[in-house]
Amino acid sequence: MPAPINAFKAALAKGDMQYGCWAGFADAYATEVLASARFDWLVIDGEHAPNDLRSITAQLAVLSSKHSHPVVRLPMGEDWAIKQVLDAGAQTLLIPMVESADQACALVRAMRYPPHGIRGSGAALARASNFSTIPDYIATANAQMCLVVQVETMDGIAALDEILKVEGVDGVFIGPSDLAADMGHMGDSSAAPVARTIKDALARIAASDKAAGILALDHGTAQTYADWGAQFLAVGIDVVMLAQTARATMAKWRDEG
Ligand SMILES: O=C(O)C(=O)C[C@H](O)[C@@H](O)CO
Repeated sequence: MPAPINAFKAALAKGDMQYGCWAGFADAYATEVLASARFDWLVIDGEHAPNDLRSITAQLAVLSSKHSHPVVRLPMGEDWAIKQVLDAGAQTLLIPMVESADQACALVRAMRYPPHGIRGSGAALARASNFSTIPDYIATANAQMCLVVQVETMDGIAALDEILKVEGVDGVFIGPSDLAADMGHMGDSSAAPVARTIKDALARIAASDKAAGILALDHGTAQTYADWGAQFLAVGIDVVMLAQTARATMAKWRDEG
């Protein structure tokens, strides 16, 4: 029996549109609720949400029977952290702040067993192999790994064409907030120079053999990004959704009774 098929990787390769959402509560119960909306992918965010290996593992477990594919975002692309979340069962990683082809190549290798990479061999006790009940896991795991690199600085934009040549990178996600900040427009990813840079980057990614991804919290911006070439589109953040709905509900009762 081989490693589970990575449906998100297959959809990106086919060119299918994939709608996603950020899962930022660091809690399996909340992520299970989010999955009931049938987003195609959910980001289990270890960069800006209080996730640790156990909370990530618990969320991977609840998503294993759901339509929503888990995309684990690590705080940075450390080999040891990659090894841990892959052993926990993640097959798709989103790695922030990638700024060179060399960095992207190192991430590809960190996600693969030798001879194609440096992933340590510990699947015997790992959730990834369903605790050794997937006999062909080690032989087949490499083929199901999906790497999405996040380009979100001007250095990353300058290296984009080289990053797009790296075999084993499946997608490039433009981080609009960090890119805006790096360009001197903190908090305003709609500023004209930032928008121009995003448009150009999405077009270049879409013209390559990689998939283009991005996040937008309002419908108009999300549609614009899709028109510019985004194929995997995060259209919400669960924490923001709860906060907005709660505040609007309270405001309505306070102001209108
Ligand atoms: O730069 C960005 O935009 C991102 O990296 C996505 C954010 O981290 C997202 O979580 C919300 O701000």
